Amino acid sequence: MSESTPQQRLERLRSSIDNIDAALVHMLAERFRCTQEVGILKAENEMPASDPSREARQIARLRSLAEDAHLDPEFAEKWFNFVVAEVIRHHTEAAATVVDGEE
Ligand SMILES: C=C(O[C@@H]1C=C(C(=O)O)C=C[C@H]1O)C(=O)O
Repeated sequence: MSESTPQQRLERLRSSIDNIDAALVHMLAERFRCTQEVGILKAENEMPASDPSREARQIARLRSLAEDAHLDPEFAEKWFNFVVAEVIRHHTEAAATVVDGEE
């Protein structure tokens, strides 16, 4: 008796993929909740939206983690830069909102 049909295997794998995608969405939502708070803290204290030296350290760490996990480090860095670009956009908006509120 075969263990499962190709269709059953595909469905089982897709079910895991759906769970992983859901976890990623929840983790990203948590990350953005934190970064929104950082954005307000920075705006209220006139700190710059971006911190390139922190980003460089994060990229080095993530690339090393990716290598250990057999994930393409280039992909890990691209993913990080994509997310950070959105964070900086939020921080810039937060800074503009705080400045508007002061006027
Ligand atoms: C969240 C911060 O602001 C920016 C966003 C970062 C991030 O999303 O990890 C890292 C550095 C900053 O450019 C921070 O300074 O910690």
